[in-house]
Amino acid sequence: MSEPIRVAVLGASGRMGATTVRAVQEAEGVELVAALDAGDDLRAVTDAGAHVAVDFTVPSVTEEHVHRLVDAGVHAVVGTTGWDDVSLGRVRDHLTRAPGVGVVVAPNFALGAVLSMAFARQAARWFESVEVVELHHPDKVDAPSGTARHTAQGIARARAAAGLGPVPDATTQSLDGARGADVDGVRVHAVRLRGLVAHEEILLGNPGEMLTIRHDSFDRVSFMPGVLLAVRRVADRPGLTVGLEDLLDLGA
Ligand SMILES: NC(=O)c1ccc[n+]([C@@H]2O[C@H](COP(=O)([O-])OP(=O)(O)OC[C@H]3O[C@@H](n4cnc5c(N)ncnc54)[C@H](O)[C@@H]3O)[C@@H](O)[C@H]2O)c1
Ligand SMILES: O=C(O)C1=N[C@H](C(=O)O)CCC1
Repeated sequence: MSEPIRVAVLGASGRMGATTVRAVQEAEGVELVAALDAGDDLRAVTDAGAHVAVDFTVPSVTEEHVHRLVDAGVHAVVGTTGWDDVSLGRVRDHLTRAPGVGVVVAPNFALGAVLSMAFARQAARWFESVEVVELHHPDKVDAPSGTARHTAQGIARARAAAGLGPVPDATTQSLDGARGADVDGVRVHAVRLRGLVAHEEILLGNPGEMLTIRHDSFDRVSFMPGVLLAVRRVADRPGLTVGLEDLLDLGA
């Protein structure tokens, strides 16, 4: 039998980090060797001999964590949001100087959410209108959600590839923000409501019809199969992988 994958969790006291610690402790073929939170020295990851570090921290520190892990030859699985093309580009570039090291950055590890995004990309070229609504717990620090950004970017790519123009919209806002944020030409709306965990609706409209694609994470355990999949596969994927689509054979 092969040795278990040695896993460190960063942000281990947080909502996602604590759920990940439990999932790793309960899963086969993986072993929790370090659990760090704010104020802990990242060197504990290498001291513990971790092969993979999972980062569920905050947008302001996650990129620095990834660069330090890459320097140490530790694979990274990152769920923390706040990434953009520039920060992802820096990691991609860094990885060219660290052959064999893999980094997976995924805005959403829930299998249903990843499928929703794939379905939205598939549907996008057939609809004139599209908008994204993300709904989360009110303790979330960022908006729009990383998932909503990723969803909108995928839809925008699919629309452009199909030669679709801008979505129809004759509205002039009388109050800033009334029409949500513009992500590559796709409107994204953020709801924050006590009682929610993580939810998303993609609304696609044509004359006389609407298609709604909706995903609900009612519990953070929903993210764990995806996190464990990435932990098990990251070492076989040197370089940067963005999103879980490739790991589920869903295409970008
Ligand atoms: N990819 C996904 O599937 C997914 C799912 C849920 C949440 N998220 C994202 O994960 C992140 C964390 O979400 P959360 O709800 O667990 O937040 P949280 O606030 O509950 O947890 C964040 C934790 O990070 C810790 N932290 C802060 N700075 C740190 C540092 N320098 N080193 C180590 N730990 C540090 C905090 O003390 C806290 O315990 C957010 O960006 C969120 O959007 C992603
Ligand atoms: O609870 C959060 O915070 C979540 N963040 C991710 C995002 O911003 O997309 C994933 C869903 C939960």
